[in-house]
Amino acid sequence: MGIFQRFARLPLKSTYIWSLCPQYSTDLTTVDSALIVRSSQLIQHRCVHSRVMGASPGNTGAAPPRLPFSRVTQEDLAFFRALLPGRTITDPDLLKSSNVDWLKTVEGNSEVLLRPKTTEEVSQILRHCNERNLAVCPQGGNTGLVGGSVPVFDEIILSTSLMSQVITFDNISGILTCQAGCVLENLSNYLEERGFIMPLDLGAKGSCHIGGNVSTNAGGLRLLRYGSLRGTVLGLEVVLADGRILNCLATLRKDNTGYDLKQLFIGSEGTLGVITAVSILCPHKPKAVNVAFLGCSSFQQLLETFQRCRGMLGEILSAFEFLDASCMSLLEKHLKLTNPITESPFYIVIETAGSNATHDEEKLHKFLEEVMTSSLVTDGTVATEATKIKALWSLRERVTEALTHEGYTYKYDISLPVEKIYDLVQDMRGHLGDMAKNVVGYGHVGDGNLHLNITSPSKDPALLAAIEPYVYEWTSEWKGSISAEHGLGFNSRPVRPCTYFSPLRCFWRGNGSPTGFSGENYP
Ligand SMILES: O=C(O)CC[C@@H](O)C(=O)O
Ligand SMILES: [Zn+2]
Repeated sequence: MGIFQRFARLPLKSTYIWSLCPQYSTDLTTVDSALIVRSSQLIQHRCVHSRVMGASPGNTGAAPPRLPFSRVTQEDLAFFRALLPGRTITDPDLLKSSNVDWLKTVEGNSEVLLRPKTTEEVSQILRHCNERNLAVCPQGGNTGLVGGSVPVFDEIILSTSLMSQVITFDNISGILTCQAGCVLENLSNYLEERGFIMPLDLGAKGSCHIGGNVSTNAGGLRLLRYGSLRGTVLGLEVVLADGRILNCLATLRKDNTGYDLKQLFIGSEGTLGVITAVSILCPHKPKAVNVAFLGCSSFQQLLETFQRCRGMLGEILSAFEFLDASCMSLLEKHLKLTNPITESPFYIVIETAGSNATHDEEKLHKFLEEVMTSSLVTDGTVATEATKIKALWSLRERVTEALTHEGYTYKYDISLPVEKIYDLVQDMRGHLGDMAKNVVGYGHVGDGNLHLNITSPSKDPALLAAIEPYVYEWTSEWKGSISAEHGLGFNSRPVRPCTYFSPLRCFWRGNGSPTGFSGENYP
């Protein structure tokens, strides 16, 4: 209630943002119109700038004008230098990597990179930028795949890279509170030493920041088991665009004292504020982990295997992922990875995580026996030892990397009813014919999340015109989502979600976790 009253006193200033993003406006105003407020710089970056960049558009090509923000002056720089001595970067060489996204498909022209260490510093930066009408681009590990993590024009980059402290960890409740710039893998290592794990894991773990993960509501490889960040994140600290600090850093499993404000910031991609700290519920480290890598001759058989797997492995199932034969060829060709089983049209990675090795292995072997004897699975291998587990996982985790060697990749992160996910890949292949070099499918079967990737030797407007809006219409017809876990960035620029989906669904696109346990950088 107190927090809500504070919001209610904020002046409403939604201005031009909402004319470009009417669907968000509608949603938010029904929640609390005052909350829309002066997050303008941030909101603008995400909803407008990242959709209209002129510098180097990703999937698309249009170049709308820069909006009327101020330019950074010597006085601004003096202010930043006094606040962040040695952490106000203006050297163009040092700025280069922060201006370009991981895929190297979009590039901004920021001339200032700020590296705060504390929430108070973030607050002072945003207060100053708000007063001076300077645009800001919050940035985590810059590993996002939708072109949302880098500036579009000359926005100031606010990096969370020096906000990397663990604040507290309670080894009874398993609740971790840390700064937003903690690298996911560092948190995992920290927790593993204490007998816990992070509830999320993704290929970019070595670089992505937890603040970016939360702000994009990243999904990843463990969602099937622990649910989405909407369930595991217990509290957030956020700095609003005018510099005010919103402390919702609760560490409670249960709290029904009113609206769950932190949910507004999970998945809102930096548009409403900069996440500066996160409290997250962490599961115990499983005592026994097994990974099975299996081959299937059809997607139908893969789905049948999934059903049997859920039924037979039950509570120990922690991941069910897939890749198709084209992905495997790219892994072999570009990364020199070896397929450990006989060639198949589809491959599955199944992970079990439990507390009793004998029990888990017995269950897994019964399941494997069943799917092999019923010919659902044609071949397979199982790993229980850490290095072999890692090797099997890299066949799934490194597909994105393998694709980067193919030229330009058009990426689509689609949620669909699970039985439809591979139909889209096949239909797209038929639709594009020879136009594309590769049309590949992989992803999170357990979450109904397909990563459809289409490559061509270089950027190809004719190919793009054949892919879009076909892919969106196809997805819409099956009531899917065009951003399952990666968020919306510059590469999804021409898509107005409200055209394809109801505004409400679009805004609240994640779901709470049914288990109570529940994507990177600031896109
Ligand atoms: O590159 C992609 O399209 C997907 C990346 C990531 O979400 C994954 O699941 O591997
Ligand atoms: Zn994914």
